[in-house]
Amino acid sequence: MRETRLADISHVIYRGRVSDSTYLNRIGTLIRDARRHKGLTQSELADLLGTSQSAVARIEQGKQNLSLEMLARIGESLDSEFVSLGTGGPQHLRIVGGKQLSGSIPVKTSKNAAVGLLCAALLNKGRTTLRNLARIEEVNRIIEVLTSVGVKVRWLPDSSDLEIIPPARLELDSIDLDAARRTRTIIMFLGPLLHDYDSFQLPYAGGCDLGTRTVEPHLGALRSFGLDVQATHGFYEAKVASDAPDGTHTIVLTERGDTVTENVLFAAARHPGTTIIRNASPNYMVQDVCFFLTKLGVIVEGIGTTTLTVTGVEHIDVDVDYSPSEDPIEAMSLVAAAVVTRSSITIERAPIEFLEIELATLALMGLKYDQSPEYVAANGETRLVDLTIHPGPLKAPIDKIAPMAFPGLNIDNLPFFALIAACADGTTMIHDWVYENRAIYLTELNKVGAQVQLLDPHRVMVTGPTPKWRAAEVMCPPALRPGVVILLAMLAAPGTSVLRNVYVINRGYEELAERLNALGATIETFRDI
Ligand SMILES: CC(=O)N[C@H]1[C@@H](OP(=O)(O)OP(=O)(O)OC[C@H]2O[C@@H](n3ccc(=O)[nH]c3=O)[C@H](O)[C@@H]2O)O[C@H](CO)[C@@H](O)[C@@H]1O
Ligand SMILES: C=C(OP(=O)(O)O)C(=O)O
Repeated sequence: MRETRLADISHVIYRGRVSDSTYLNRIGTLIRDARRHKGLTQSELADLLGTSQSAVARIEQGKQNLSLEMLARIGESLDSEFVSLGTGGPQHLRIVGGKQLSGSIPVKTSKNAAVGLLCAALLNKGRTTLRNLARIEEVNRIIEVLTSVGVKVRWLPDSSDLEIIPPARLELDSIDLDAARRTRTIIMFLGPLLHDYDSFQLPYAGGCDLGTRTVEPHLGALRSFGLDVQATHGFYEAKVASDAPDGTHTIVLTERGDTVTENVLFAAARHPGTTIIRNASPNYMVQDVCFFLTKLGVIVEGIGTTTLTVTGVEHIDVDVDYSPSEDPIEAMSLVAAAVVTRSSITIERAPIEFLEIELATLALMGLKYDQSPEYVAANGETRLVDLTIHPGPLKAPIDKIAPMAFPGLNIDNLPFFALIAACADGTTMIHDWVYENRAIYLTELNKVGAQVQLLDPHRVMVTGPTPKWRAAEVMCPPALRPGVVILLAMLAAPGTSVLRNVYVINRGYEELAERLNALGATIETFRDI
């Protein structure tokens, strides 16, 4: 396998798209980094290769022509995949850590609202414009899916505003299966589609590898709108009978899930009569979806509570603009960035109502921060503040850190608490009762010097403060938040770290490396040559 990849490189080199010296420099830098991560001196590598230290030095400086055979031997000696594939391959980050950050950074709008709103736009036959949408891979995948079924989607010039115009009928047979399978969002097509199609097929939901994530609450709740779904051979086969009662009917959700609440909202939005949703999630993305539905003319009462009363509109055909609110999880990520790098930074546009419990918990741990007066997000509803984080000693919390449905500590923020716990004096138990896998990935922090002990698949014990963050080369865990946590720890580790295959981070964060660099970090993006 490695030899094939090496052959690919030489092919690229001799095609001459980039000068030979540029490639030699880039290969040299990769070899140098891989050697250092393996803890070898130039002389030690030279011994393994049967060459001289000065030859290794020339290779690393890009001054030595390399035969394929030599490249293969270097790859084997360093046990590294550093030379592989072409420019379309996975993206990696090289981080020169150990630097303090400073300055201000505005929080972007949320991934989770974006995906809900993209699905909600399917309810509207008119033009939906989503303002200032997060330009992230998750959004790109949904755009690919929407485009493949005939929806006109375009970014308005020089903006992050997305225009969406559905066709009279979706071409569901042409759906981009690859894009659809890379997200879980596809499950939220069920609610909008059941209004216009008697039967349809959607591929199974994918997304981050967090262990089994049930779709049963979605299927159970949508059954009362006449939707019957059989899961066969990688597809949900949906059939819609018009046996949902008109007038007022009540749906009790078995789980207070975010996307299940949105799916039921989509089903209720065009259902004649009134639907009462009990045990609804009042979380941030659900609120954004509710505000948007209101703009479509749907009446939604109880926004921000666990009982939503929805009066549907059978045909929706309006031109509508909506601006989703800022991402509380990104705000929390930036708090963790400040803590781990012992920096003072200002996080602008933090949606405070979705961070209050996190901040109260951090205050108990000794975190010092200032908060500006509140102001209102572009959606006209969500309360924002600017938060300035101050460096200082932290102590482990007395009680374990565990998530709850909103208004509890957000489950997606749990990994950031693990990182912060690694900076605090004492031991902290982090209990992720929700996901089967995510806590396990937190043990990857040990590769950069943390002391994280896995007690069982749901619980880790973190002992801090971490004596010394260490630079390392790490494969990004296949889950968004644990991936970001490793990146942030690498910012604290003096020396050069490499985080490989960061698609999952790009799934949820827009230009994170560039934006951290604007605060003084040194993160370089690269792909395999
Ligand atoms: C696009 C989007 O909005 N994604 C969010 C949404 O995903 P989403 O709504 O898809 O979350 P899931 O339905 O996968 O729920 C997460 C897990 O929590 C369990 N569960 C959930 C609610 C509950 O009351 N009891 C319970 O046990 C589920 O069985 C599942 O194992 O919510 C998750 C949990 O907040 C977040 O991590 C995701 O970022
Ligand atoms: C788990 C997450 O999201 P998703 O539902 O998109 O997988 C997350 O945002 O951390």
